[in-house]
Amino acid sequence: MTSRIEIQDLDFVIEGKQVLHRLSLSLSERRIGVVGRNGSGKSTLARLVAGLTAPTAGKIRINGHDLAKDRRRALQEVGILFQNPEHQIIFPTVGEEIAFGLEQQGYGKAEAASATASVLERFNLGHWKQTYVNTLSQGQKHLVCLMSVVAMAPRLLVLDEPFAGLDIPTKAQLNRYLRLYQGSLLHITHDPSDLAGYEHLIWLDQGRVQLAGPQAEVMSVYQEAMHIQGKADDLAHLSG
Ligand SMILES: Nc1ncnc2c1ncn2[C@@H]1O[C@H](COP(=O)(O)OP(=O)(O)OP(=O)(O)O)[C@@H](O)[C@H]1O
Repeated sequence: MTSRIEIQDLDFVIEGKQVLHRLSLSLSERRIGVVGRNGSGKSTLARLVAGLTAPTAGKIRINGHDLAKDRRRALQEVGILFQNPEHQIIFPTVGEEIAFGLEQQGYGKAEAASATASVLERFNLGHWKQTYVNTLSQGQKHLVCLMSVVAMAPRLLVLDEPFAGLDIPTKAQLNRYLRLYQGSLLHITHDPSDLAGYEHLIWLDQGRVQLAGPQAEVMSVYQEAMHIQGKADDLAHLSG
């Protein structure tokens, strides 16, 4: 069940700043990584793919749909996991948080409750149903967000640095789960090891695609370039 992401001549401008320039991509791989320096436009791309924002110009279609115009459809097609769980969680308890997304998708209360129970069981966290989210650690809140999106079973899961601040076992646990995820993943990360085994990689630089293609090939060119830029930054810093 792979997803098709079609982007044509997409521009995105916010507060007078052009963040993405004439982006064109046609993607149907199941595992896609996105890398690039801070501010290169990765999170902006994630929000556009999820239909949370509309392009200034150009076109974006996910499985043929314009998700910015069809929120109901967007909930079926794409789930997004943000870097900061505080931006995602709105309900006091874990159970309510997970059930909410399902109700948004059209589940009745009873159906949503049973699907919530089953996702909690899948993660061996049945006892979290009544737990107050504000009593959980940052990593545990991440897990709540992940459970909420996977419960909705979107065809495409967009991950915007989902492992920031997670301890090694929690990250390993999330990674194991994501490896088994049946749908497509679009995964933004600064850590190349998160993308081991991925098929495709997009390298964004200053709002443009610098390079895109098979993951291993693009990654080695990207890492080499980052290594060189890292050295240059040090020298600039020293000479300043
Ligand atoms: N709401 C906004 N208002 C003004 N500028 C914005 C807004 N959203 C994004 N930008 C600008 O767009 C550029 C790209 O931001 P974006 O968050 O997409 O980058 P990123 O590649 O995800 O960065 P990072 O790796 O640091 O998370 C940045 O220069 C940012 O300041």
